[in-house]
Amino acid sequence: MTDLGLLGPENTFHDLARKRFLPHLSFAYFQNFETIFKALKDGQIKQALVALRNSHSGQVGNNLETIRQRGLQLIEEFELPVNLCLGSLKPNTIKSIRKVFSHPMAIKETTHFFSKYSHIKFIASSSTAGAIDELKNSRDSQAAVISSKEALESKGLLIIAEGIQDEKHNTTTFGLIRA
Ligand SMILES: O=C(O)C(=O)C[C@]1(C(=O)O)C=C[C@@H](O)C=C1
Repeated sequence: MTDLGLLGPENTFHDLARKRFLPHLSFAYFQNFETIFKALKDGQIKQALVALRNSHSGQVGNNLETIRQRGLQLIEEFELPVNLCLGSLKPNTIKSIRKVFSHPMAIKETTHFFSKYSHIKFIASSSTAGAIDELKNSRDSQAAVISSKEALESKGLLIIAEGIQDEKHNTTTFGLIRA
């Protein structure tokens, strides 16, 4: 049985937390929190790593509530610095960007940064790293993603801006849970 389930693909912030705090565990990526909770219930994974709260934007979805309601055990918590970057496939500046793909929490964590750029439209993605695949599929040269520097670099994107989170010391707390 796989040790750990977490939100993928590679280089989501869940994955960066896994690499930093739980590098010894075997793991499987999932597309959303609901499929992670289901895999835990069905015994496909021994444990799961799920985001609980962000220092700037508060609770992540209903994860804390789901853990409580389903009687899951919260074994340990890990706090990860979340440094958000803006990247695109083609050369762009913040002013030439028309559309931004990212996870809703990352969009929330950069609200103030983008408040000066009211022309930008936001599209919710399954994760910050998954947003890169959505950007590629869109073939939109004036679109960008909010993602980790690791994800942008590994997928060969151009970095437009770094550290765009509203709170300088932005952190997300992840919970290690078990059924
Ligand atoms: O999209 C990701 O990379 C995630 O790991 C998800 C997530 C979240 O669930 O809040 C994790 C940390 C960041 O604060 C933004 C998004």
